Amino acid sequence: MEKGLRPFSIPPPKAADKSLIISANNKRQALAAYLLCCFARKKIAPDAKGIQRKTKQMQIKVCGITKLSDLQMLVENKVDFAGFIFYERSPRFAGNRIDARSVRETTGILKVGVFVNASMEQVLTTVADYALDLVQLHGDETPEFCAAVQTKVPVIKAFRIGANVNWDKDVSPYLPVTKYFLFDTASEKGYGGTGDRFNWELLQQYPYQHPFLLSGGIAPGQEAEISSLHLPQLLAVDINSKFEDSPGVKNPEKVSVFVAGLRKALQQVL
Ligand SMILES: O=C(O)c1ccccc1N[C@@H]1O[C@H](COP(=O)(O)O)[C@@H](O)[C@H]1O
Repeated sequence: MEKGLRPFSIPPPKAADKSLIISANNKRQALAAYLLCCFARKKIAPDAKGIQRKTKQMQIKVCGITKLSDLQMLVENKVDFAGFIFYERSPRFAGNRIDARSVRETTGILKVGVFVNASMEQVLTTVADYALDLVQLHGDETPEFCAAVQTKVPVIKAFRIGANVNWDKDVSPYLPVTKYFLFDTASEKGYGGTGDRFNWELLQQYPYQHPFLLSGGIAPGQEAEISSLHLPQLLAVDINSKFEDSPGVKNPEKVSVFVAGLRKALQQVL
């Protein structure tokens, strides 16, 4: 079962909650007390029809990290994933800008290595050096390559989206050989980090249960729009070049305002 996508269930009450239930006068009060405990603990809220729903939990990935202070800032902001680009042609190439040991020793965040048509050896050596938790394959990697990598480390396969998507032909072969998908924008400018946005309407036709990350030119000020997307398989948003002072150098103010703004907006959308 994927993290963040668990079906709704009421957990057994904690000891403190049980005492509340036992002291209630009748069964109806007991049930009300127990549900209140659940709402408080598990962020479950009833909608207008009284149906209980779990608060929408969208995760956040911040990509293009090349500075230890930026990585620490993400941990402080409780960002879920930090992305490091290991593609030498990128202006955000992390390989010669951030010390592997510092990344390895940083905990409290999932570390994602981004590769473009790298060899298996390069991927696996980098995973070991930086203690990466996942790899994001952002080039033209085949399903067979993803399958081989996935035997060692979970794979996020990136797809660069143009005017249309052929889900069955281009995307479905990667279902069994990846943990997540990531949808970015197809651009003449390069494989990724272009700051260009694609037509998110195309995701309304997404036919699978497989969780995905949304990326491609996501910018400050888009928190409300993102929080109101009706895309149940949307696991996380991925922000990158629009949150920088220069390539590979994040603007901490822009990142923290976005993170707080998105979380607040998500709490309002139940
Ligand atoms: O950021 C890069 O330089 C990069 C280079 C090569 C492949 C992927 C890259 N970044 C990824 O691109 C997307 C979108 O970024 P942006 O918001 O458009 O700047 C993001 O997933 C990064 O992981």
